Amino acid sequence: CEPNTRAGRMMVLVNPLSGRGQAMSLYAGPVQRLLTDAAVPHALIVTEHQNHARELVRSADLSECSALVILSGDGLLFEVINGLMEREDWEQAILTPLAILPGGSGNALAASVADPVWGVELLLSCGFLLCKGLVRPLDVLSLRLSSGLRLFSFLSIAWGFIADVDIESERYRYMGAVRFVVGALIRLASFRTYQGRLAFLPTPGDSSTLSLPRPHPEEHGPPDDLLAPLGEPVPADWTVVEEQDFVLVLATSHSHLAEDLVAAPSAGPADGHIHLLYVRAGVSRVALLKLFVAMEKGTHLACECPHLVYRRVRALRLEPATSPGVITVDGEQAEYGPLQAQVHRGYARLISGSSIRHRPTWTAQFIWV
Ligand SMILES: Nc1ncnc2c1ncn2[C@@H]1O[C@H](COP(=O)(O)OP(=O)(O)OP(=O)(O)O)[C@@H](O)[C@H]1O
Repeated sequence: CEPNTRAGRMMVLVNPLSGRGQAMSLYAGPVQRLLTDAAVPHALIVTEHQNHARELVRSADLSECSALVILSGDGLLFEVINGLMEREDWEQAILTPLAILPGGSGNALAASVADPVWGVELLLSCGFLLCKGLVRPLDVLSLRLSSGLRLFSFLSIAWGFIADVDIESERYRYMGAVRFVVGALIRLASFRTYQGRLAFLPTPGDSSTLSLPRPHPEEHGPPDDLLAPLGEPVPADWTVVEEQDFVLVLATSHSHLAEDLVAAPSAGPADGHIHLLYVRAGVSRVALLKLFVAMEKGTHLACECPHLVYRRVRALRLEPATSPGVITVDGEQAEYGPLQAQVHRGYARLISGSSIRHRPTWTAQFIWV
């Protein structure tokens, strides 16, 4: 961790519709008080529509911006990162310190950064970390879709059960975080499997770096040197998963999937791993339910469920055969079809504490600050 030495004001982006629609009151209450008390200069921007933040960040003057702060769910940060990568000066822009203040219903990154607190304490904890201003690297995944589109993700790729629950539970948004529980129970009632192919490059897998042609000079972002083009076979040292029937596939860069769901307990923000979990077809409803209950404490990997597989990987390819279907990237619905991804270690910057895991509660941090 290093102190944030960038001059200027923070740009605080608030999605007024995130979560249960309470983000503006969170800003006007605890967030503004905290930033004022800590004498942190900032400018407030309220997003007006989808992709507003992305467009704004794409063209903003970042020379006077000390950090981009997202008061929303994870989806707005996904937009901001992609907006930064769309700029002509993307190599510099992606180094702008980013920060999250939880305002959504899932808040995966905030919970990963400030675990083990939740709710208002999570917001305050993230607020204190923001005021303290220590910057650390953040892994970014580069994603290639079959349409040729390239995306950047900081959080997760999901297909199957988890992606369906995430999107189907949108209609219960007024319930807050409970929407995921309701969505999961409804999806369990109409339990199904998903066909497709999955392959990955296990960690460590340095030997597989390909000598691919350099990316097109106009393409933004680091070269994906671990990925063969979609449509060609994966490199020889990749693992091709034998099964082609799944209940879920989840690739995550962080420990938490939501405030109370710890999918990859050992994950760190710049550990250079994609934490890949998949559940093979054949798992019973009860066993799946038990896994999710265990995930509340992050103990699901110790359940010895024979259908659950966990691997640390550096790259993966997913080719869904079941159609139609849902794939989410950072909790947002993405184009459905084959995709592949590789991790770029520490490619972005995140304002967070010095020790990500087992942080003291915000009151203890207050004394510490
Ligand atoms: N004013 C707005 N009106 C409509 N959509 C918006 C607005 N501002 C942002 N968005 C879009 O809302 C989407 C969801 O944002 P985000 O994930 O940050 O919140 P959330 O969905 O409430 O969080 P969670 O997934 O945790 O519930 C993003 O795609 C973003 O582009």
